Amino acid sequence: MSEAALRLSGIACARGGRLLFRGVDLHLEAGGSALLRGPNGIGKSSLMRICAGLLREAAGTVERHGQIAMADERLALDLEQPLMQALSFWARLDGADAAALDGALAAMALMPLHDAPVRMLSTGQRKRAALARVIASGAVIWLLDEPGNGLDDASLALLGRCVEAHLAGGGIVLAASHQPLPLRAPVLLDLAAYGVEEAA
Ligand SMILES: Nc1ncnc2c1ncn2[C@@H]1O[C@H](COP(=O)(O)OP(=O)(O)OP(=O)(O)O)[C@@H](O)[C@H]1O
Repeated sequence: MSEAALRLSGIACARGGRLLFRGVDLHLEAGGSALLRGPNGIGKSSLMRICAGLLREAAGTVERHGQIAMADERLALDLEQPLMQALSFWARLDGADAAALDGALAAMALMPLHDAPVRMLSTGQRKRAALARVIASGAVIWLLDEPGNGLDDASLALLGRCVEAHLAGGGIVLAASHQPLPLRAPVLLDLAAYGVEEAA
């Protein structure tokens, strides 16, 4: 994990033919975290997708060293499957073993729900499941888009512990959030400072 890095240089982003922001630089090395802020529509999720390689930057360069896992508003779990089975699908793709999956479920306090069909999970339980998927992946770079949405205080504290352990192990975390997150001394990146047009 020690060589993990995520480096953005001069990133610009366009969506639907409209330039949202430009000139974004962010360098995160092993153990580094950043908190992305800015008003609705400024492009936080879009920047996350650029970091993940799911959206092409309009300008600039993205350097990634290490596997990436992202949790955003898409649950990406089969609603009809029991939670454990749905998460196992991703664990197999990510090359994660059973112990990693068990550890992630325990870390997000999901063990009592491992047989529950995903469609029956509450909003906060679904969010914890999405976070467990990232934790189990073993990826070194975590991209967390609004990870606190729907989480109660206890679950937020669990998230904080997982993030802390990940960073202590040489991981990287980039999070976007409108609410305070339990991140210790993250780099703060306010996209409003890079906006090109007024966000809708
Ligand atoms: N597929 C798309 N095609 C065109 N425009 C899009 C697409 N997806 C998002 N947009 C637009 O890009 C802009 C940025 O969206 P994005 O979701 O990145 O913002 P955000 O900062 O994450 O917002 P929020 O705080 O509401 O989550 C918005 O104006 C949105 O309408």
